[in-house]
Amino acid sequence: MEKKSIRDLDLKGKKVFCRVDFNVPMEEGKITDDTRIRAALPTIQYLSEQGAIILLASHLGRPKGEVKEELRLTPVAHRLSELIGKDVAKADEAYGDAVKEQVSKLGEGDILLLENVRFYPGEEKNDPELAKAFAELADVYVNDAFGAAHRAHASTEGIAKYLPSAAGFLMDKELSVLGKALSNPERPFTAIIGGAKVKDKIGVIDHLIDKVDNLIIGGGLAYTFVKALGHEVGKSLLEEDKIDLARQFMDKAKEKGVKFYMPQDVIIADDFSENANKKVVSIEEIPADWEALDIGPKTRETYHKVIQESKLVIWNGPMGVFELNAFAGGTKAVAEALAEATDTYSVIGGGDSAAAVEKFGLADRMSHISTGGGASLEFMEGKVLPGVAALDDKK
Ligand SMILES: Nc1ncnc2c1ncn2[C@@H]1O[C@H](COP(=O)(O)OP(=O)(O)OP(=O)(O)O)[C@@H](O)[C@H]1O
Ligand SMILES: O=C(O)[C@H](O)COP(=O)(O)O
Repeated sequence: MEKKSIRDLDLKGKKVFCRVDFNVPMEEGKITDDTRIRAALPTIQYLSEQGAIILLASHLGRPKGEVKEELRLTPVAHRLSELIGKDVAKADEAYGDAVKEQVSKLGEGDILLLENVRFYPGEEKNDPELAKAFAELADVYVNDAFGAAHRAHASTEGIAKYLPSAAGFLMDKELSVLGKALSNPERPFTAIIGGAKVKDKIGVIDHLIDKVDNLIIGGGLAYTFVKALGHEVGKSLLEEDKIDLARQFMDKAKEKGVKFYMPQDVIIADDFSENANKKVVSIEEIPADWEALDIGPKTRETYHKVIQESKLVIWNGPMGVFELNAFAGGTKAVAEALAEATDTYSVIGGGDSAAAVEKFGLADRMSHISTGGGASLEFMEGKVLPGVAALDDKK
């Protein structure tokens, strides 16, 4: 069911509690990537233009229900103010009388950033009392925090029970891009699944195998598939208890007529380090005391070709240990293939793949980079996102 959008709301003079995902990476009090703040700007700008009184709420990090000075949202308020070109007031709490007092002084179009909602134990417990306390601050609830939509927390789910609610523009865009890809994909449709563990990707592989034309496997999880084919993997990542499942996925792909691609050659190393000795070998030849840390040149070529021939590609998870330059080549090759494939709609499923694309300076060559890591993964698994389900339906 389609959800109400902020366009469906009368916002003039209304106090809007707008949940955003400002969970940005920080080092020593400095924001190192403001993508998520930029991504929320269209909603905040619209609310402001419509004459709403804007209360922004977000989590930052995992303070586990306690005040952690280094996780206050003050640097985020400063950055937002620079980006939006107007003052952004900051509250030291996220609800209560002092906040109400601050809110009462705001005019139409003004913005107040509330304190980190995870400073309160009730947030992650989805405590109805906390949800009510948030709701008391406002007339309307807008959720633009796609990145946190897989969490049923007081500010992402609970509050929607007490206020009229709608999705913000970022939420809408994420849901429509990912939703269209899964329900009505342009073909050939290719999924590229990498990352560390099969365990984390079972749901997404299982769900996508029913929908795609090509399934490409890479990253640490590929070696459980290599083992399932009967080859030795040396010291590469291996989940013994998932070998059968890997075999079942390969069988299912065959039954469904899905073309299944896995590494043919790999880069192996004698140590998990930048300066390790490296070799390119075929997957039948991984020695006992070496580990495979990236896909090899032949594999890159094959993946490049499949990407070029696809109309839609969804990518989640790196092809190798991209944090080390020595093993970033496979992930970079996939990112470059997507950048070159101008007729291909490329969807990057957040998290590490988004970080990799950013690192290679190719972010603006992708069609859509999701702001959600866990959220986009759960969406691609076909799961209901509680932060979305809680919003009012479009009539
Ligand atoms: N061959 C490999 N051996 C060991 N580690 C690997 C290998 N390939 C990739 N990795 C590691 O996998 C990690 C990323 O996988 P992970 O499953 O945590 O994230 P992800 O797939 O991007 O998911 P999310 O989107 O939730 O961040 C990276 O840190 C990368 O170094
Ligand atoms: O960074 C994310 O993926 C979201 O902000 C959710 O954060 P969480 O995993 O701490 O709930």
